[in-house]
Amino acid sequence: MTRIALLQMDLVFGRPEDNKQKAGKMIEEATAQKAEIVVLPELWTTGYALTKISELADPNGQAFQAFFSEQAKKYGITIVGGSIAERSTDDAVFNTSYTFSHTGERLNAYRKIHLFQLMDEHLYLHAGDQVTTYDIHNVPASTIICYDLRFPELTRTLALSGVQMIFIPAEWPHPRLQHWRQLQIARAIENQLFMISCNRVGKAGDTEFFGHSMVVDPWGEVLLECSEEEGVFVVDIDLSLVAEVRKKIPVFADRRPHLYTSAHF
Ligand SMILES: O=C(O)CCC(=O)C(=O)O
Repeated sequence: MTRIALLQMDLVFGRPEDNKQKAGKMIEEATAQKAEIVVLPELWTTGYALTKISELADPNGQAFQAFFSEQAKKYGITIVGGSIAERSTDDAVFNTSYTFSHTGERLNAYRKIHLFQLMDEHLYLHAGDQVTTYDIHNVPASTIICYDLRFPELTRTLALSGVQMIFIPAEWPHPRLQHWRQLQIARAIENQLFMISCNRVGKAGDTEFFGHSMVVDPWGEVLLECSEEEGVFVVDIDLSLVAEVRKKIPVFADRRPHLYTSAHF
């Protein structure tokens, strides 16, 4: 069994230091509950403070990578660090997710590839152009961010590369709770892997974030669905279920990819 903790935070808008202090306390709480992997929400250091995101963004993600590394090493845990605003050397701002191993080494850096126009991301942020995978204790994993969940091609590509856990930091608001739930369950069933999400709670202006962070297993069972409250939520997952489900219903062996092309119409 692997114990996962979802740090379902409320955020202080545009205040990275305040949010960092809170995240530190929540990581400590997750560790006290013997979590091995902790997951944070999307843009948890700033929230969607897009009009001042350039000045708030972390230059090369350095300060927050140092924080993740130090916390991961201190507690001997893997940190899927949600995402932060990262300012690159040529002043482009990306929505970037870092993962650090229990020894404090960086395992992954992923820049959100699909920008969400409904929340003006495309006006302030740059899209990443690389899909990434990494191993957590020899288990292949990947991270996608929020709106990326709406693109089944992406999760399928990750599953075909062997990924068994997909982490989804998010700031997914009302009124799209059913989209959030159903998409994760469908992606888990069709790809026969674990979908592990962490959404924020609280309000930013008129936008209300509902939490409901989830862990869905490869059979589509919802192992954990959080409330709409802030908190540290813990669940154990059995990774051997991936092979078990794939043996029972061998969808990957049964695929007919040569037929899945528009050339046939
Ligand atoms: O797709 C959605 O409904 C929400 C996406 C979103 O809020 C985001 O990508 O930040």
